[in-house]
Amino acid sequence: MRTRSALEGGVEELKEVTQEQAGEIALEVKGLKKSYGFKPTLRAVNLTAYRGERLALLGANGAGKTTLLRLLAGLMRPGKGTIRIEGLEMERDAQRIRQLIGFVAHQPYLYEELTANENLLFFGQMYGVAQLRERAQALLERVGLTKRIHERVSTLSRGQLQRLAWARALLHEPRLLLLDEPDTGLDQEGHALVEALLNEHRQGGGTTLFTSHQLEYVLRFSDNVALLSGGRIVTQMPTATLTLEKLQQIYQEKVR
Ligand SMILES: Nc1ncnc2c1ncn2[C@@H]1O[C@H](COP(=O)(O)OP(=O)(O)OP(=O)(O)O)[C@@H](O)[C@H]1O
Repeated sequence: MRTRSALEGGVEELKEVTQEQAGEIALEVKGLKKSYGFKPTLRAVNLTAYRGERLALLGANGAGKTTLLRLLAGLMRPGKGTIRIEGLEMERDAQRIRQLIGFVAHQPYLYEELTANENLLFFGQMYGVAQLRERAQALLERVGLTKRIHERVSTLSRGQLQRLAWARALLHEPRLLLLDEPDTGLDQEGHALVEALLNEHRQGGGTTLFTSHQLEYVLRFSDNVALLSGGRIVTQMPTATLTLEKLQQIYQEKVR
């Protein structure tokens, strides 16, 4: 797997991308802007992630991390800028891009009145998943919800909802996983499960972009770290070059 740094206004310039390297780009964001009303949240976000990379997105509360993930998931339209995922442009290919993305967000995006299994069958049909019943069953087992298969979503605990949200996000074998604070709300076993699921996704060549406020978690699970502040990615660096103290220091200097 190849990782690289793209420091903006920092230590290293983003290298010119050659034709050959461009094929490895999973995610490319250029000049992305998003405002809510007159309030600009994202001013000019530039971000690149390579296939197989686990990219952590850090930023203070309200910096715009969730907004960025929602734009990448095609759930909102940007004011300006381009998003390319696996070579497809969001503006032209939103439908196909959605097939490539699995999103685990703060909200589980599940139907409360349907059972866990019915939810997976519903979303699986939308994505055209082959051998859907078997796939849904296997995933529910994988996330530890075998005993809850026929229970309504409204009766599930927060952690169980999150496990089901993972199953929904993985159902169509996405190439890019977008995870909004995947380290919250899970018990020890849930954490181990998420770690295993992330490893499987990565071993299959899948890319992951995740947000977190836990710097130790970021150091453990990412290949690159990007800091969002003032509506821009102010730093992007390889995790291998960081210690906890160094990351804390950079965070305090850059994030405000
Ligand atoms: N639907 C919305 N309407 C208006 N303002 C919004 C909306 N969603 C987000 N915002 C504002 O945009 C800014 C960025 O919010 P966002 O949720 O993207 O931040 P975040 O970095 O994910 O924060 P946190 O770390 O607290 O989860 C905040 O000031 C927020 O109030």
